[in-house]
This record gives sequence, C-alpha cells and structure tokens, in this order.
Amino acid sequence: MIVIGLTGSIGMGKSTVAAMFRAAGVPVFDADAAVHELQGPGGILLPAIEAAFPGVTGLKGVDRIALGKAVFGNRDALRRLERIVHPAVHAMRRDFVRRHRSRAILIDDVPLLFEKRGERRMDATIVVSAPAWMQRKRVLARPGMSQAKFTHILRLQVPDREKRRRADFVIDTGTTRFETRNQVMRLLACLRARGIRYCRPCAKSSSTPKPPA
Ligand SMILES: CC(C)(COP(=O)(O)OP(=O)(O)OC[C@H]1O[C@@H](n2cnc3c(N)ncnc32)[C@H](O)[C@@H]1O)[C@@H](O)C(=O)NCCC(=O)NCCS
Ligand SMILES: Nc1ncnc2c1ncn2[C@@H]1O[C@H](COP(=O)(O)OP(=O)(O)OP(=O)(O)O)[C@@H](O)[C@H]1O
Repeated sequence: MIVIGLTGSIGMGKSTVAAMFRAAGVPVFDADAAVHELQGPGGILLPAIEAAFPGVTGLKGVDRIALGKAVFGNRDALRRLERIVHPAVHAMRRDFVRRHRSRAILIDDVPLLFEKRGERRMDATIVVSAPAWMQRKRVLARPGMSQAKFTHILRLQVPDREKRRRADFVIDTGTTRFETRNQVMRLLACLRARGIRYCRPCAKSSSTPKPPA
C-alpha cells in the first residue's frame, strides 16, 4: 500500500481535488472532516475545548467562527487548540489506514502536512496550487472571511512556493475543473501502472492563466 499526503494552502482547491480522487475510487482520509466530526454536535472533544475556550461550544458543537476568533491571531491559543485536536485526528487516521490496508493507494488529505512535518510518514506528497490572486479571490468570497484573517492564516502556513518545491507532485487548480480532473486522472493512471518512482519526473509543470488586468 502507498499513502500519499495531499495538501495545499488555504483556498487552493485541496477539498475539490480530494473529491476527484475519491470519485476515482481512491480512499481519502479527510483530516478536516475528522476535525468537524470531533468538534460537531456530541463530538468527543467538546468538553476539552469548552474547558480551554469557555463559551465556544453549544448544542450544535463548536461555534467555529467564535473559536477561529479566539485562535487565529493568538499563537499560544492556537497551539493549545492543536494539542487538543491533533492527537484525536491521528487516532482516526490510524484507524482509517487499518480499515483500508488491502488497498493499493490511499490519499491522506492534510491541510497542515508540511507545517506539522507530516510528510515524513507519507510515501509521497501532492500539493494543489493556483496563482496567489486566484487563491485570494476564492478565499475572500467565503462568508466570515476578511483580508486580515486571510493574511493571518497565510502567515501560519508554509508558503505555496515552498510547498510546491517540497512536493513530489503538483496539481494545478488555477485552470478549469476539467483540466484539474485530467491531471488527477493522469497521475492516478501513472501511479497505478508504474509506481511512485517512475511518475515523479512528469509531475511538476503547470500552466496557469494570468491575473485579470
Ligand atoms: C479554529 C477552527 C475551529 C476554525 O474553523 P473554520 O471552519 O472557521 O476554518 P477552517 O477550519 O476551514 O480553516 C481555515 C483555514 O485555516 C487553516 N487552519 C486551520 N487550523 C490551522 C492551524 N492550526 N494552523 C494553520 N492553519 C490552520 C485551514 O487549513 C484553512 O486553510 C478550525 O480551523 C480548527 O479547529 N483548527 C484547529 C485544528 C486544526 O489544526 N485543523 C487543521 C488541520 S487538521
Ligand atoms: N480547477 C479547479 N480545481 C479546484 N478548485 C477549483 C477549480 N476552479 C475553481 N475552483 C474553486 O476553488 C475553490 C477551492 O475550494 P476548496 O474548498 O477545494 O479549497 P481548499 O484548498 O480545500 O480550502 P481550505 O484549505 O481553505 O479548506 C472552490 O470554490 C472550487 O470550486
């Protein structure tokens, strides 16, 4: 079995690309979805989060906007939250890998793969990437997002250029979904037919459109 880490900075299209792998029949562990489950209604982390950040949980689970306000902008608070959340996510990941151990390829979709040195436990890594102007446009269109919050989150993340440098494979989302899906299918076909070592050289080029004038 090979486990491939899938990552990308905020708004780069990681969830969209993960869905493309899943639609192609590859099991995908979604760390973000795991966090949502752990923090959702009845989630097992609610008591610990409420104790550390009073007032941010309720019947619907964690109020993510309120918790985001408490941690984005305060590194100590963010570290405290990560110490609660990350071990539980790792346990869910281990369980997922165990359940799918008969499969040839697994995708591990991890937003903070390089930030938390998770690449060390992967057989290979994929970074999804788009031009910075497109990333900004996508992210600022989200409800509850502001330029200040976006800038802050970007500072917490390994820069896109560095992620691309470190990745084994880059998937370009600065193009049409059709072309992105083609990249996913080409990579998958190569991995299935030839294995990681022989697919690496073909995988780092990308062509993206220029920003609007
Ligand atoms: C603070 C929370 C509740 C805010 O939730 P919200 O739905 O508003 O934002 P979302 O989770 O979509 O994150 C927005 C962006 O911030 C990034 N981000 C989230 N947590 C972190 C972090 N600890 N460090 C750096 N970037 C982060 C995400 O990758 C994403 O690009 C949530 O992000 C959280 O619980 N974070 C801590 C757990 C964590 O580290 N999750 C990410 C990896 S599993
Ligand atoms: N070719 C493309 N490939 C992927 N996403 C695209 C493409 N074209 C447009 N998009 C859009 O870009 C946005 C990317 O959002 P997505 O949730 O996939 O990003 P993400 O990297 O998972 O974000 P975050 O890390 O903040 O959770 C979506 O609205 C998606 O529809």
